[in-house]
Amino acid sequence: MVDSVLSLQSLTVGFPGTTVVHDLNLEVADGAFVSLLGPSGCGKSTVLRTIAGLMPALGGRIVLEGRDLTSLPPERRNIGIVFQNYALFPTMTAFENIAFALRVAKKPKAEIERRVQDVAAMAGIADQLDKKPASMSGGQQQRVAIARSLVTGSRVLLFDEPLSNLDAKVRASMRQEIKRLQKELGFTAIFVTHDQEDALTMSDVIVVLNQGRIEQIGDGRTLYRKPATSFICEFIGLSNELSPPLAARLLGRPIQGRSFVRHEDVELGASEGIPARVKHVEFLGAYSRIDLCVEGHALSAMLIGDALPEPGTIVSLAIRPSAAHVFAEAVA
Ligand SMILES: Nc1ncnc2c1ncn2[C@@H]1O[C@H](COP(=O)(O)OP(=O)(O)OP(=O)(O)O)[C@@H](O)[C@H]1O
Repeated sequence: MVDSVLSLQSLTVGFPGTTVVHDLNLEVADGAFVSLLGPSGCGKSTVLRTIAGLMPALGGRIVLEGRDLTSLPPERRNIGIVFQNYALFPTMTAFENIAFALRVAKKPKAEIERRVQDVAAMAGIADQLDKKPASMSGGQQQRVAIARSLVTGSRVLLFDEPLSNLDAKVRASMRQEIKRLQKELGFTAIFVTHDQEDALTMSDVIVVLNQGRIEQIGDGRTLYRKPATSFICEFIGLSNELSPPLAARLLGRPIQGRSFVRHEDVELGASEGIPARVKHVEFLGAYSRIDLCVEGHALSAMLIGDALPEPGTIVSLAIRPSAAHVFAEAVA
């Protein structure tokens, strides 16, 4: 790929005697927002820490703008990292936090002043530089952390689950903030998360890892609409797995392998459906979840609006054949 800024080539990461992710190949385009998404323990953070040089690669190469970094120490990679909780020095002001790496590198005072002021202005925190982290909002601390990573000239920033301790509302605004800064400042982002909403809302490309290997690489829509494996289908969004006889009945054709249908694709009140008993209705605000029993099988549907069926009643249930995701995998 011509405009690839970062290239992971057969990268194998882990600990002495333990391979965590094997043979990872990824080309990251300049200015892209790439998320590494996967369940806890799948190796996302280990990949990120290896790219940053905080741990050695077990095999393969990490190439940044054509330069092989694999054996370089972190300070010579020119890659920034934003940690969970931002890891700002609490006793230092925002200015001192941002200036830290430049001071360690013994840059002239005037240059440090200029570079910190420039990056702080770009990140919208020029008026916060005298404050210590404890007296800044979470969003301001996040900007300081990003400014601190960019001030050394890094064009690639790694984010290690920076949103994981936030409540849903703050998390949503921080996502927008990171995305806005990334667009405005033009850096390339590699963002580790186990949260599908983080990945779907921010990423140009999502790399889904599972048990040490890549399940699928694609944009959010592709992963959601065209999941390559049953794992992706179950991991992103809410899906029902259909037993083969029920799948055949609902989809009107014999089904080989595992089949899934998303909750929002289960149609209730269809004119030509099959009867389903309503077991439970859960009002969740924007939508409701309806748990049903159809021919002895449990199935859930998602309904928007207030016209909800009563528990115990029978409704007509149908599924558009094209809405089903079928995988040529042995039924579990
Ligand atoms: N020091 C270690 N020695 C051996 N294995 C380790 C060590 N530290 C972590 N692991 C294992 O490496 C695997 C990957 O851990 P990692 O933190 O990269 O996962 P993750 O996907 O980032 O998970 P989480 O979202 O929970 O942080 C896990 O199975 C973990 O048990």
